[in-house]
Amino acid sequence: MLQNCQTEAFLERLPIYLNQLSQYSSDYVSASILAKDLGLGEVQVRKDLAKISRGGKPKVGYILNDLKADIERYMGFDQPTNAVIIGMGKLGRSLYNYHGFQQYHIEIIGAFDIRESFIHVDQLNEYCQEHHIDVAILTVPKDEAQKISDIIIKAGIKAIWNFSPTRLNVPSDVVVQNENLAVSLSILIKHYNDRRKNHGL
Ligand SMILES: NC(=O)c1ccc[n+]([C@@H]2O[C@H](COP(=O)([O-])OP(=O)(O)OC[C@H]3O[C@@H](n4cnc5c(N)ncnc54)[C@H](O)[C@@H]3O)[C@@H](O)[C@H]2O)c1
Repeated sequence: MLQNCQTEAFLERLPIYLNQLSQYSSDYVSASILAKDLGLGEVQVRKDLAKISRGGKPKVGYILNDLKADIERYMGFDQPTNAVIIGMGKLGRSLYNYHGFQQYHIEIIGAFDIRESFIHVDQLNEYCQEHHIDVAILTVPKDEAQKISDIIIKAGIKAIWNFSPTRLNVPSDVVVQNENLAVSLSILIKHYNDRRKNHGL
């Protein structure tokens, strides 16, 4: 039943709600406050929260900590997620040094590369046997991506956050999220151009 509402847009809003909720110090929060503070439609926020929490009460809203726990449970943030990065170049290092993932209980615990200062990719299998690794973040050059993806899968990892500009060929039990900052920027430009046209600029 909840699977029906798992649209990407809905899933993308939940961490945003969580982030906003963590800024409040009150005991209760209403959907209308959350919507106003995030600049989102109240109906949308109300619908989203009703899908993941039964705690909303007329007039008072949600108990803040319960709502946060409901979102965390729904997204799986109540369990720690261990990740490794493979490809510690410019992008890999930036992600490794970014602490924002911890908010969602995601910890990047291993840094792999072919260069000496990092753990060598040949040791990934052994590393995964010693540590429970859920996710691999792939930031190697395009030509290396499929080969490294095969190594990741052989090591037993079933989720890949792929930044390399290539579609990975993976078995059906492996989930891949392709990330492309240029796509986000191009969407911004589309909105910007639409707004300019609407204002006759
Ligand atoms: N999706 C995005 O928005 C986005 C943004 C920037 C970069 N990228 C992509 O991310 C990747 C990395 O970009 P970058 O700028 O950090 O490049 P980079 O050259 O700085 O880093 C690549 C790293 O991968 C390592 N590497 C190469 N072959 C490897 C292998 N077989 N095993 C392990 N490590 C290996 C290199 O030693 C290097 O440290 C590229 O594919 C790039 O196109 C994507």
